[in-house]
Amino acid sequence: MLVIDGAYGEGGGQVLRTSLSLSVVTGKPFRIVNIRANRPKPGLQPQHLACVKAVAYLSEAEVKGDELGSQEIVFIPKKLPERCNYSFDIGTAGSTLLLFQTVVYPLSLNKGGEVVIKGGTHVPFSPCYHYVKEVFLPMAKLFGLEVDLYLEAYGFYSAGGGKIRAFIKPWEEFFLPALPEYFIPENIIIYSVSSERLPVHIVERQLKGVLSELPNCENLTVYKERVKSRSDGTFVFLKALNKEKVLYAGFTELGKRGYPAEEVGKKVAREWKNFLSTKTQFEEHLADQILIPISLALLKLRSAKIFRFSVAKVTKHLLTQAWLIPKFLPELKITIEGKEGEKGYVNLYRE
Ligand SMILES: Nc1ncnc2c1ncn2[C@@H]1O[C@H](COP(=O)(O)OP(=O)(O)OP(=O)(O)O)[C@@H](O)[C@H]1O
Repeated sequence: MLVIDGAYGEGGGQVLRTSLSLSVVTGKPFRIVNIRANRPKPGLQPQHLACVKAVAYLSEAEVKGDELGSQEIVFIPKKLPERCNYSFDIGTAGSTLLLFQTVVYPLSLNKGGEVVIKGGTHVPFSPCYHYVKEVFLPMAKLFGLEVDLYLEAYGFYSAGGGKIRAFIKPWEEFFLPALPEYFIPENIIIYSVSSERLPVHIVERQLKGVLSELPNCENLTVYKERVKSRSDGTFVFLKALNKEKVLYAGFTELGKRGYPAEEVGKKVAREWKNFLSTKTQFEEHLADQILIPISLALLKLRSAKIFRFSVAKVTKHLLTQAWLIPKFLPELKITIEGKEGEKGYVNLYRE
């Protein structure tokens, strides 16, 4: 049985989630030790336990150690997902999007399905709904993965109460697209959103902050929205599409008490400008998340043997994924050129 060290690299929930997904996809059982060893509260927290239970449910897996706080589990998948409809409730503001990214590969590589997930939709340390809908999924579609994703309720920290619905299509065709050399923007969309519970001026001030950092920016569209939610919450999301309409990039900043709304907006705009200055293809968060769809496409598409992309910043999350994915998919080799924290290149090879 594969033994995975959950303390490797970033040492967070990602090692567990990627292992769960790829275990069902490949039918390989695994044991993971030191789960989230590098986090202040190690072991399974509600979001991670919900991922274990969800993937166990869809693969009728035998699981040992699936309890809150557990730092070790054994996971033995028994079946491929058979049902068409699934509903999961994290029970806290834990990220619905991270749970979605865990179940999407086992489901898409079989019959697809409709999945409803309740929990957080715009919460710290995770991709928010807008990022997954507007950046991750359009990018994943380039490799053949197709999902229609909808937001039915916003869920902010700490009460959660959010809901997403995904229609996952069976992933039958695999592609490895030719990508433009680096990101030259065609247009930008900015979302400034806050809970209705907060004063009206927040969305305006967030927007003012973004725009102050982007003078003379052309092809810019702005959406302002105040939304129903159980907890106070605000965010700015900037999405960019490149000239050839192939690459997407996204930047999110969540507001919180004591963090001036203008600064929330400025932070997003600065991240976007930093990304552009690197002259790369993918921003840092996309790189670690898109590595699974690229790996699966490269394995299935027998005509290609290599795929390479550039990334604005080599992160621990990316290094961790590059180490972990080939453990489940040993035909693949993934190498990273560049130092952590700097611009780099990712090479995937199929042997
Ligand atoms: N602002 C952001 N935009 C898009 N994706 C993000 C953003 N922040 C974090 N992510 C992604 O969220 C994922 C978080 O993985 P991590 O292992 O830290 O998960 P976790 O389960 O939340 O961890 P933890 O163990 O810290 O509780 C990574 O894929 C990372 O790229």
